[in-house]
Amino acid sequence: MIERLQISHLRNLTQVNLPSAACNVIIGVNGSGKTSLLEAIFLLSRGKSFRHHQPKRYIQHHQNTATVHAKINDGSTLAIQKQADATTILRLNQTTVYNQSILTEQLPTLLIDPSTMDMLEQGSASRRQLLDWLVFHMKQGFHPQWVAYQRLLKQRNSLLKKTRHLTQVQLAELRSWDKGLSNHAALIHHYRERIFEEWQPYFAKSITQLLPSYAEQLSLSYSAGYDTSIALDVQLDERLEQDLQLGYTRIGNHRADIHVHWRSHGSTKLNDALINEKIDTDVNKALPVLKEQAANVLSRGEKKLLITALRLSQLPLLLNNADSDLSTGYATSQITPVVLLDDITAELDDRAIHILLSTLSKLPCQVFMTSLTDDIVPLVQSLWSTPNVFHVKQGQVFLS
Ligand SMILES: Nc1ncnc2c1ncn2[C@@H]1O[C@H](COP(=O)(O)OP(=O)(O)OP(=O)(O)O)[C@@H](O)[C@H]1O
Repeated sequence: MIERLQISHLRNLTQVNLPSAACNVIIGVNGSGKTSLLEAIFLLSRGKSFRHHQPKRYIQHHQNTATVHAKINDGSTLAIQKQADATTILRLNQTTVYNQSILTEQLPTLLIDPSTMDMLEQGSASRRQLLDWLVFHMKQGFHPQWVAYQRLLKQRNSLLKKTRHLTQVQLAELRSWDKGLSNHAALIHHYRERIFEEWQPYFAKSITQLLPSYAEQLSLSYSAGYDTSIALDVQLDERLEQDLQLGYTRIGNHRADIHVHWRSHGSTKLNDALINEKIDTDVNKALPVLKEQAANVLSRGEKKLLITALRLSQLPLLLNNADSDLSTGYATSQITPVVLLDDITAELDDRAIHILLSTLSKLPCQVFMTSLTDDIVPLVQSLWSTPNVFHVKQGQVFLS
């Protein structure tokens, strides 16, 4: 758990130095710097911002670097410094480290913010990252495989981009990369598939809490990004001509996705056109079975609840993964996940906020949440014993 957080020159946060509790509420008007505070924690954990890829966007104007430093309750310290040219300096316990994943392991962060709320409609990347977040934190072997796969994929794509006709030498090189890709791909898929299986009952439970009327209707599926019954290099070889025309690699783990399906027996929720198109027959019940992507059925508000359920369901799974403490049932690991909730009062209704926060208050995680007003404070105070309430004014943070 973060005990103290120091931020320098990140957007309008010039110098911030604050103590943090299990739950931290950050209140301020538009543009005061609330999201920047969450952005700082995310940056420390992931090495990148969730708002802009280029450091010069979040480094304070007229400054060369932005720095975030956290003291953790086990006595360790984590720090990141970003320079405008994207150079990154990372430190764990005052010692320079060269791999962001070292800090990510120490400080898992889970973000629920307005941009997450479009996850179902966006490309596959954000949904894939959702699964990979879990796999990264639960399977140590995953990250090295993923890094090696990405490196080979980058080489392959830059060759495909460069030419449409390979020389014999280039072809031999490409085939050796494909062999490597294929080996990494099989392991990456194996890790993802296993974690995906473990995740499903947690997702179902979260849906029961947040979207009870859909409890029996929503399910997840995972697609690997390629046909896993055939080695990836064989498939890459078969479709080399197409990849050369496209200039990039069309299949592989980098195309994996998570889908949320809606399925109902005799629901009246859909219009006729939809029913005519998607009707199917369930032989057991002899009732028409309707199937759809959940994104096509749920209302905007319901989609937000679904995404919240997707995210929220990951925490108990992660926390259950290690040896558990008999009194709480959760892992005794020193590492406490940090949940970042940006402007949830604008995204979710009161009932959903109550379920979300009461679930979080029972989990051994740390929460930082932003809000425009202090309306949320009584609820927070009823759920956590000693929450910190901060007010942010023009980049200055005050503890109430
Ligand atoms: N690189 C930068 N340097 C200095 N200030 C910046 C930089 N980028 C953005 N800002 C300013 O930082 C302020 C804080 O923005 P932030 O998004 O954190 O506010 P917020 O309190 O979350 O607002 P909202 O409630 O509207 O989301 C904004 O006023 C913005 O103009």
